[in-house]
Parts: sequence; C-alpha cells; structure tokens
Amino acid sequence: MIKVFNSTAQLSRAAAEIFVQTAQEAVQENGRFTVALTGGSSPEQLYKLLAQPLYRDMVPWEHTFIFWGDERWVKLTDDRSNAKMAFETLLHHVPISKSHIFPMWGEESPEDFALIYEKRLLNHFGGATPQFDLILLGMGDDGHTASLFPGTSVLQETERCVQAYYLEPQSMYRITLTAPCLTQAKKIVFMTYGEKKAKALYEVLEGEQNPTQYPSQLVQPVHGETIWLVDEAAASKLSQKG
Ligand SMILES: O=C(O)[C@H](O)[C@@H](O)[C@H](O)[C@H](O)COP(=O)(O)O
Repeated sequence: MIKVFNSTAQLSRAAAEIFVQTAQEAVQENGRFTVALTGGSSPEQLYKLLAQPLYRDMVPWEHTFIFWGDERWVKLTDDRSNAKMAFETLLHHVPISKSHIFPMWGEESPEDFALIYEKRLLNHFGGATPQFDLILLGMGDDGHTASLFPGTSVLQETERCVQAYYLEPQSMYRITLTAPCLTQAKKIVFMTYGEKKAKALYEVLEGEQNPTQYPSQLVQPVHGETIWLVDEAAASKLSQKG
C-alpha cells in the first residue's frame, strides 16, 4: 500500500497513528508490542510526535519493547548513532522501562554483538523466529533500507537475523536486521520523502526486480503488510500513487 502526502508533517502524523493503533492492537491480542525503530532523519518528526502527550498517552509503553532495524557501529554518545537520536527525540520522553529498550550496540566486536543481539531477539520471541509487530524503515536515495546496502554480501543472507559488516563507502561497521528477519514482520512502514528518493522509489516499486541494486525490494513480508508513506516529491515518478 502506498500513501502519498503533500507534507512531511502529514506523513509523520499518519505514521504516528499507525504506530499507536498497531501498539494498541498488539497489546490487546498478545499482551505486548514489539517494534524495531529505524535511524536516519526520516523518522525524527514521527518520534517527536510520539513524545507529545496527544500520541504519547495512547501508547501502552509499559508493554512496549524497542529494538532497532540497524545501527551505525559508533558509541551511543556519537551523533551518528540511531539509538542516540531515538533517545533524544522519543525514548527519554515517554514512560518506558530501560529494560524494554535494546540498543543495537555493545562493547563487543560488531560481529560478536550481532550474535548477542540475535540471541536477545530469539529469547524475546521464545526461541521462535522473530516476528515484529511493527518495523519502521527508511530508504536511502540508492534504494537501501536498514543497513542493507546495494551490492553487499549481507543481501544474500538467508539464515541469520542479525549481521554486522564493514561498509566500505562509509568506512564504518554497520549492524542490521537481515532480509529474512525483516520479511517475518507483521507490519512494515516505510517513511520516504524528498525528490532525491524519487528515482529509487520508482525502481523499488515499479522497476525491474533487482534487489542487489535496490535492496528495499527484498522487504516483502511473508505474512504481513508493507505500507509506504511517501510525499509527493518522492512519489513523482510513480504511476500508481495509492
Ligand atoms: O542507519 C540508517 O541510516 C538508516 O537506518 C537508513 O537505512 C536510513 O533509513 C536511510 O539511509 C534513509 O535515511 P534518511 O531518512 O536520513 O533519508
């Protein structure tokens, strides 16, 4: 499903409403809400909205569990950290227990921590395949999502749920949920806006199947649904506009 908005404010409000509704339904059905946050700049408005009383007071934070879809392998105090951004815009401002928040970073090596995070996920899901109630994602102007970047070997992963690898172009380690893990989600929401994303969004949604070049194409939920929240600029090359 693709929803096109004429402003990022409207797009972020729609994302906040989906977050609240999904959280309430998950807690009603299963007693808890497990969500993976995205990094980058696209979700910042959403996180700030969720920290405002209007939305904050509708989320069952005491039954909410926060993971991440990916992370840059930098300290949590580093401005490039996805977790730092989420704490500053959202998590420091809502009544959620620190024991319910699982930053995707540790003192171990990135490869060792990927194994630790994977075990943490499996424990959270009782040893079964992790199935998030909601995964928030962004998309880069090259069509990457989470830290699934074009042409990287992590795109071929079929078993592991979490992988860490050195991303040459950015000269940094990245750690990410893999495609097999993302596709198990019950609901995936992409937030993508800006003219710079238009070509990649067209290629991902309407172009040839080419997930190595456009990794966002890998995110096809097995059981769940994908909702693309986009603005008019990003949707400018699409024929089908929701
Ligand atoms: O760690 C990250 O950078 C994100 O997880 C990444 O996948 C992001 O969602 C896209 O790069 C889009 O980034 P923007 O929202 O800043 O355009």
